[in-house]
Amino acid sequence: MSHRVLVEAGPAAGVAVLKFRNPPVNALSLEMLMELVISLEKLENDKAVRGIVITAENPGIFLAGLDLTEMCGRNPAHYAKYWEAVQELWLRLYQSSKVLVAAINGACPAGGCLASLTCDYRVMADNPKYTIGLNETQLGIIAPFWFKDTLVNTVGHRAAEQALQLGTLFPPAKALQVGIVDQVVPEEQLQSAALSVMAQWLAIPDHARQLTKTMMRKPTVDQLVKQREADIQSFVGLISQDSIQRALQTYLQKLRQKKG
Ligand SMILES: CCCCCCCCCCCC/C=C/CC(=O)SCCNC(=O)CCNC(=O)[C@H](O)C(C)(C)COP(=O)(O)OP(=O)(O)OC[C@H]1O[C@@H](n2cnc3c(N)ncnc32)[C@H](O)[C@@H]1OP(=O)(O)O
Repeated sequence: MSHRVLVEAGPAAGVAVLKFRNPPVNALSLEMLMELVISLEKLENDKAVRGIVITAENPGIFLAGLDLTEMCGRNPAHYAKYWEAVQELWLRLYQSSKVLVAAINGACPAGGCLASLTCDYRVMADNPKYTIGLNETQLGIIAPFWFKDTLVNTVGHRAAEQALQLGTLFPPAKALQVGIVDQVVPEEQLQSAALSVMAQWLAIPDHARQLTKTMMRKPTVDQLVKQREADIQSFVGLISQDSIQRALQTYLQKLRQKKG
């Protein structure tokens, strides 16, 4: 039984809705990553499900990205286990045979943005408080190559390079302009817009669409698959560095002090 991920039958036949519910900010903790992988595996094996709308249960924060507390003050074995789970979620999402539509109903930084980029289509609520992007450099860390590749595949090399170097978090209109999302709609129309896009995608025969998706994505997937262990070791080495730990601690403190 999953606590942090809710899966519901959608209003349309063949569509499931997967909702993040990991308060306070839907950070991707190790437990949440594992629950997501299990939920996605079940959906992947369910022949009645052809498409999945991915959204947050509570509007405001879609996903706050990776859980910073999993990457601070832990031991190398923990970092390795955590990173393997991050890889596993990306591989499941990016290779899913289902149509994935992200209904972005809140803040969508870093790992949250990455999760939405694995979807086939992104609809974002038109709320100026919501931003999306790979903001890793702002934390003093760098997006791994497969985060970068996922962004490049979506927006092209030049836009990705600029967004990655600056760690830009785009508000909805800018996100649409740069192509990081496909559609921006009034907040109250987000779910219906996501379902309407889903219907268009489901009008295509599954096997033809699935083979095309694999053809487009396999080269990117293969890059990680062939060096998964090396990528884990590289993450563990970098994240364990004192300078990186200090940068992450400072960022976490800034988040905590924001309230005070
Ligand atoms: C020079 C060489 C460098 C080499 C470096 C190599 C490094 C190795 C590679 C590493 C790659 C790692 C990749 C990481 C990708 C990520 O996803 S990192 C996470 C990025 N996420 C963010 O930046 C989001 C941060 N959060 C926010 O901006 C805001 O919290 C919010 C907009 C999501 C929500 O705002 P609000 O509603 O105002 O809530 P807050 O008061 O800010 O937060 C409440 C509570 O939650 C805690 N929190 C927020 N985000 C996270 C998070 N991602 N992880 C863990 N915890 C989080 C926040 O601290 C508050 O906690 P307290 O209640 O104060 O305890």
